[in-house]
Amino acid sequence: MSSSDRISGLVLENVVIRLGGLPLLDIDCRILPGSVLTIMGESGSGKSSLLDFVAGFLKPDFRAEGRALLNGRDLTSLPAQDRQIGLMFQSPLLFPHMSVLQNLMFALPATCRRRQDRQDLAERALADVGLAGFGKRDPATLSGGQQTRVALMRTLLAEPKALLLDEPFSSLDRTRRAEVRELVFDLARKKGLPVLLVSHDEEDARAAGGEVHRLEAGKAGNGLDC
Ligand SMILES: Nc1ncnc2c1ncn2[C@@H]1O[C@H](COP(=O)(O)OP(=O)(O)OP(=O)(O)O)[C@@H](O)[C@H]1O
Repeated sequence: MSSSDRISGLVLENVVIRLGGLPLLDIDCRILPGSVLTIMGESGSGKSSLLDFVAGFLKPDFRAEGRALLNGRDLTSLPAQDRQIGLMFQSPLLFPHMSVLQNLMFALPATCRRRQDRQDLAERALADVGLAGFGKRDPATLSGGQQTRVALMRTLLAEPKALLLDEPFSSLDRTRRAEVRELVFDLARKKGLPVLLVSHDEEDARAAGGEVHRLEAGKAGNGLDC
């Protein structure tokens, strides 16, 4: 057992990702519960690949060494569905054939069985992000910011132990972006979730308040150490 096996939060331990045999990036860092590490870098520098590695989706052309540990648990040997990671992407990706409420109820753990309990939890989640009464709506009738808030609550209702965010605010205008961003970081802090954020936006990084690391496109061994 190494010291990483006893650490709370998300630890990336001596992670090296290679593409076609060449090093794409390396990183060694710890994200404390409730704090954010922002990954920035040019297009193609490997930001999404790093999230894929942590989430368990790394594509076959890539090879990775090192470990990702979440609250001391080695994720690297676990299938994606057992990693307890919450993901948010550039697009909210709500199911278009379900109502807003059904989208939220779908995310709840199977251990929450009673329909009324599921509905209550989903309605409370909507109210928490200022969308009480929106449950019956079709997701397509919501604004971009409203959809992103629903996507956030859908992610959180699944009770993840860490959040991976890949440009989740980039479809929003400046004002909405600031509002939704504050909401995401605030809830992550309250729930004590470590957050790995990929962004091109310096204001996102400032608002996140944590460390920032920059990857360079096409550079072997980016040498991040945080
Ligand atoms: N399925 C794949 N097979 C082979 N190479 C890939 C694959 N997906 C991505 N790549 C390459 O891997 C490198 C890293 O891609 P990645 O998507 O991680 O970069 P990124 O920093 O997230 O880029 P962007 O900011 O444009 O989203 C790029 O050179 C890309 O062309």
